[in-house]
Amino acid sequence: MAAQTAVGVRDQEIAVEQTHLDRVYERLEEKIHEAEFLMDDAAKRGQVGTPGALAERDAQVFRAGLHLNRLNAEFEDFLFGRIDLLPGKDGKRGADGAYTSVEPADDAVRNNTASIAETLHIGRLGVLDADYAPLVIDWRAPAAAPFYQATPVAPGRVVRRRVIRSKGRKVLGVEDDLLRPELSTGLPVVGDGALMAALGQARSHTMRDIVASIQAEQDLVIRAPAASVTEVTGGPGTGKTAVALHRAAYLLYQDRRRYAGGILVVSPTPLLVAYTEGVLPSLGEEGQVAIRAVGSLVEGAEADTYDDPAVARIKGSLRMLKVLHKAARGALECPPPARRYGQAGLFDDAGHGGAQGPVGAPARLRVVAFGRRLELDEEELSGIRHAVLGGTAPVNLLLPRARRLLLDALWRKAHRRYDDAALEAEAREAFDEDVSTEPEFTGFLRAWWPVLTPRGVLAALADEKRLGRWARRVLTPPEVRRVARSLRRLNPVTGTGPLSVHDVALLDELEALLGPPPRPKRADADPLDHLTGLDEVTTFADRMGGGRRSRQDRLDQERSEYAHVIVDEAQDLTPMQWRMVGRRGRVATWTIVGDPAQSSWTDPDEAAQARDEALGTRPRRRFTLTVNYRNPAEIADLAAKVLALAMPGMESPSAVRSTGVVPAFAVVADGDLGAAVREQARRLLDEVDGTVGVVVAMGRRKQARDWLAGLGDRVVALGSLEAKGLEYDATLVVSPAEIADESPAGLRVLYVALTRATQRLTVLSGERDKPDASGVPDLLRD
Ligand SMILES: Nc1ncnc2c1ncn2[C@@H]1O[C@H](COP(=O)(O)OP(=O)(O)OP(=O)(O)O)[C@@H](O)[C@H]1O
Repeated sequence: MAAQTAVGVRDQEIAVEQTHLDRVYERLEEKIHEAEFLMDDAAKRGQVGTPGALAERDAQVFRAGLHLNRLNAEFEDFLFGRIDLLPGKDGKRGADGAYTSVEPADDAVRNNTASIAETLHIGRLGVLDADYAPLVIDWRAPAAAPFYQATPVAPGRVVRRRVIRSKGRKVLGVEDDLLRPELSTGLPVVGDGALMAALGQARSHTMRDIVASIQAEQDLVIRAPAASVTEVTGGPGTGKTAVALHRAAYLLYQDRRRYAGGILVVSPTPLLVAYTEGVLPSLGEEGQVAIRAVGSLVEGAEADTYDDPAVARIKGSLRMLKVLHKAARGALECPPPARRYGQAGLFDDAGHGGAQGPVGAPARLRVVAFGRRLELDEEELSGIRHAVLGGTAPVNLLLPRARRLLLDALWRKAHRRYDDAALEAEAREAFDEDVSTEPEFTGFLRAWWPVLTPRGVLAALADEKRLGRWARRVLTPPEVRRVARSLRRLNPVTGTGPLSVHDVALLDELEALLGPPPRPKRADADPLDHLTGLDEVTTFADRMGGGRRSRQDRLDQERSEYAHVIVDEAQDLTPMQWRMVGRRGRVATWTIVGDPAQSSWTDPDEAAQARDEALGTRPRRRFTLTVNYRNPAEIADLAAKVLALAMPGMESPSAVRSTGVVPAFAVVADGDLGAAVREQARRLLDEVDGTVGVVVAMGRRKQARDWLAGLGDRVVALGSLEAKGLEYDATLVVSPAEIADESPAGLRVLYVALTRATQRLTVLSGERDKPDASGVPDLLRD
């Protein structure tokens, strides 16, 4: 009987919300028609072909199109929340008609009885009815804040918080939290709360937004003022990534003009980029936000290979700064074959014309001027090179200085004496003009001071002897050997080839040390750009023509600096990577989220120093997230054992739920690891509806993919470093000992692996794990 009543109430409440959603859709349709009309009208005006009319048309199309685009994009799951509120303390209402006070009026509650003064619906975008009354409030608006911030301990004006689930135009369900259960208000309450409902859902290969169930401590971070640096720490599963992405959407809502400068989200891996990429579009934001893997921050570089930990450690360290500084200068003197001028690679002749130049570093310069042969020998040239390279200016930008000092030296050799200064100046001018246009001189200069490219110089480090010279007293000989070997993947002449994630920060540093190559003249510029001066409008036209991607591509290409930089998994950035990211946010505000306990970097002090340099003296606000929303308590407890070994004394976040299912342990029978992995993965696939992640040591990635072949796309194989930030319904962790032994930070990497599952975890031990009779490996025993 009671159950029937509950179902009856649920249906009735669903019907109430359906009525509201129907009104919202009617209004949305009106708005879409309005936007379409505007687009149509603007297109007609465009038939008048003057530049002024074009600019006017584009501006209109832009505004209407933006509107239409967003409305269409937001049509799914548009409305998701509702709060029922007591009247506000001072009775004041804001522009949207909602009470502004967080606190209830003094007389709102009498004898534990209160009446609801206001009901607000919350959605992905704000919608006003024809009388400008809010039908839906944008989740980022101040009036929506109580939806997220109210808790049973501090409910403010909120009596009931409701999360509405809908598909298309149909309301499917509601979940309520009663925040003032002591009050009798007559409000019906349905379900066990939205958070638990959301956490129990099966996971797919893409992250969902959490807009309907953001928790109070998370909301504080999302809405924190953007001034300076916001630092967020929290253990696995506390919502750091989710919060960072919602914060990007919030900042854009708060100050769109300011963040038109772009928001950069730096993510540790391409896998995490792919996993999180859908969240911002689902929140109605995408154009201004670029999510990039740390190995793809440099244009043209798409690194997803990893150096072995010993090499990564060297390449990530600030010691590389000195080495690269020397390399950027020393590369000018590289012997053949690398120095074949005129080929892309170490040298680039962009902007200089002439496909073929001399081969090798010319040892002398000979020119004829004023009827005399003038010559500079190797020693003189070396002195000049030294003088040019004296400061810290980028090498490619020193070319004019090199030209000038060469001419000075030749002029001195010409031994012309003039009593009259004006005459001398005139003669010198004629001399410079003569010499610097002589083919011998221009050809020499191209070969002697070629334009260097970052890739070319990086490839030059693959020569062990040369690197040894550039790294003298900075790297040990074994370190030199390791780094040189790791770079043999690159073509020694062109520098092309696969880059490791850590190579990319070196490339970026080299780009700064070398400076930009001279720009080729733009032949393809659209003259209309200059006529209208409306960059954003043209961009919109591009997007309409080329689909969504082209807007994003342009944004990526053009931006090397951003208005806000968000760093996810910040604990993993190496010092060299901090420098690279820092260059992209020199005038930015920052949000940095991370967890030291999950760091795979071995020298946190050096990384902290580089991070402080990137952030400068900007003031910082710190937040800590304390609740683990991903792992059930049973899994979190097991992971805590590894945390105690990896970082004694560090606290784990408390798990918000428990499933009663303890982690399973298995051992490899008959020494056939592949068969065991396959069997355990299959078992997990039967046990959960969603995804299964199989985490292996980095060295076993390829093998693991082969073992899992044919099991379908719900299961994926991951190297331990690739598991960062991701989550699965079930996880199989293969040989904890192997993962832990792979690098000096291996225990923390294992901690990451053990905290990926939302429902089930199986640990498979090999011999090296020394499992006990129940299969529990050495590392995970009490
Ligand atoms: N308020 C919330 N409502 C619903 N789900 C939430 C909430 N907060 C976090 N989650 C979910 O918890 C999981 C973990 O979130 P997220 O990946 O952002 O955590 P994290 O702190 O970045 O974890 P890690 O450090 O392990 O990478 C995700 O599935 C996320 O959707």
